[in-house]
Amino acid sequence: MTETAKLLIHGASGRMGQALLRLCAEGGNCTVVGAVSRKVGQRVIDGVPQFASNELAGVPAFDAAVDFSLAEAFDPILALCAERGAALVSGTTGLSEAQRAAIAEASARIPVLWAANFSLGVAVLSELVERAAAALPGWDCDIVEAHHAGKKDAPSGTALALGEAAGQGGALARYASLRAGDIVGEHLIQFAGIGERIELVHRATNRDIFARGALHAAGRLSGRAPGVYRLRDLL
Ligand SMILES: NC(=O)C1=CN([C@@H]2O[C@H](COP(=O)(O)OP(=O)(O)OC[C@H]3O[C@@H](n4cnc5c(N)ncnc54)[C@H](OP(=O)(O)O)[C@@H]3O)[C@@H](O)[C@H]2O)C=CC1
Ligand SMILES: O=C(O)C1=N[C@H](C(=O)O)C[C@H](O)C1
Repeated sequence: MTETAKLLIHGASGRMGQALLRLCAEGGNCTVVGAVSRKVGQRVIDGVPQFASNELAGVPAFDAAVDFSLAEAFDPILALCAERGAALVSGTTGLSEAQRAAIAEASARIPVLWAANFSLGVAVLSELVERAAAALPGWDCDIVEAHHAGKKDAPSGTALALGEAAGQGGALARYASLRAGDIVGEHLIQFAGIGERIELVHRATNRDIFARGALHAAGRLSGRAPGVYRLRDLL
């Protein structure tokens, strides 16, 4: 039997945390040794030891933390991973410049992967956006994203990453955000010229696509040399 990575789920009571815990419980290639959320409550899956975010010092040994929380919760989990020599896979969006710099600093000691979006579809979309931008100089580039009403940051991390991809192709993207109902996550990139336009769209209908990508990455990142990794390095 192959040994699976020991994971710490950070942001466990949230929408993504619950998807991660359920997929592991359903037989994913992972062992969850702890679930952290701000308050220890009812929503974490049975059988997984729970920890409040002010009890991080007490969590058991782990190979990788999988973090889907909020920007204000990010610094302690990065510090814990650096202290324990564990890998960090994070999908938390809305991080500040200082937090991005802290990731780079920690990567001298631990392997770190941060990605705005863990779905395969968005990875492909990003390449299409860069190619379209390069092929359509002078066209307007607009990114419209829609998410559930509970999402705090705007524009979404994915929209900003797609904007960077457009920038690599020479376009300067503009952004618009919608927050409504229970939309999982939609991104439309429009390139508009004179008399014609192109629209590229990704619609996520289930959070499991992000959770599966993050769990796969955590398994592949555990035990690697320190450094900053990209999703494509681990596919
Ligand atoms: N990269 C990707 O592919 C994806 C990224 N995301 C990102 O993941 C993050 C989480 O999304 P989602 O699950 O919907 O969010 P939720 O609001 O549903 O969950 C947030 C989690 O973080 C915890 N938390 C909040 N504040 C703190 C704090 N100050 N200290 C410690 N823990 C805290 C919450 O605990 P409590 O319940 O106790 O408050 C909860 O467990 C967001 O940044 C989102 O943009 C989401 C989907 C995909
Ligand atoms: O908060 C969400 O839900 C999501 N956040 C990520 C983002 O900000 O891009 C990824 C996905 O769109 C869902």
